[in-house]
Amino acid sequence: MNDSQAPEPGAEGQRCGLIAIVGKPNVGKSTLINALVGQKISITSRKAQTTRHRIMGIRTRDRAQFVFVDTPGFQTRHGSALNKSLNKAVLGAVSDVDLVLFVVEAGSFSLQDATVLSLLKSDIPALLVANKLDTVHRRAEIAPWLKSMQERHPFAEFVPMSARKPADVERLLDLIERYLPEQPWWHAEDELTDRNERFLVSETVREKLFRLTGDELPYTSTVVVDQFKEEPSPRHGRFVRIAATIVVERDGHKAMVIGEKGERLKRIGSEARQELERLMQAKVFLELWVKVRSGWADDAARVRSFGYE
Ligand SMILES: Nc1nc2c(ncn2[C@@H]2O[C@H](COP(=O)(O)OP(=O)(O)OP(=O)(O)O)[C@@H](O)[C@H]2O)c(=O)[nH]1
Repeated sequence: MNDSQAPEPGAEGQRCGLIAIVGKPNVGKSTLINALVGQKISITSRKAQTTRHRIMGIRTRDRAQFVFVDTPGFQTRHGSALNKSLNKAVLGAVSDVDLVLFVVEAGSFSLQDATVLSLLKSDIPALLVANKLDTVHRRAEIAPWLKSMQERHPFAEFVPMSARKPADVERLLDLIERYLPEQPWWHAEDELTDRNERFLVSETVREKLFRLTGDELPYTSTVVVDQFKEEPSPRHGRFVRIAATIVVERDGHKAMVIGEKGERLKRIGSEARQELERLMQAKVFLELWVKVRSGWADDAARVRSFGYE
């Protein structure tokens, strides 16, 4: 797909390609990409619209290297600057890839699914991933539903599955592999993501933030990493000093994040620190701040400055 990365000779039989994962919010895209890549890199939550970045996850298995793009849920309800930027990210994703995984909940197809489906180009092969099959109790209804999906788009394959079942995930990888062009790998075998550790920090804090505040906190809350400094440490090998700010929209949200006597913020910080220490294999010092910045979701310039483009 990318001429500047033209295949080098001598990598016989290697396959490598870009795969976009698209679908409306909450169909299980993050869960799927985590399972496909084999390590947690993208946050999942019961809350819709938690995935705002395009995340690259890389899986190398046997002779194939799968480079995944996790796109945000396609937003049809609101027209704010944030959502426009999300839509752009989705549009970017469906055009420049070797394969698209179009994820829906097995047995269901809504107007929102149709909107995302309408973005797929007919010249890029697409697999229909009918996810959450484990929640479908009347399996007999799946066959006619699959047939109806056949009429909606010329899908290359139909894959009823559950992102939570490892065997299903491996079977999906087998299918995807056939659509990857024969060319040398772009990344080292052990590379998981091309996102840097600063990004890992904001994603990890954001995950804890949403998990520990439940459904009360709007998805527009975000995390900005102000400082990321690696310091020499004879005792710990690696020592990283991090300061990050949780940006919320209202005073009420700030109080919610901080919690009684600062308990909740403390817990967000300590859970994030522990996870980061494990992921980065370093001793981490994490300092968290909470700031109110009202209305940023509607301000195009600010959305850009937070890195959503
Ligand atoms: N039962 C079941 N639940 C699943 C499956 N896959 C994902 N889920 C759940 O569905 C919910 C949404 O999953 P996510 O992976 O966050 O969905 P997403 O499509 O990335 O959502 P956005 O980030 O909002 O776009 C989570 O509670 C998952 O645990 C599955 O195969 N079976």
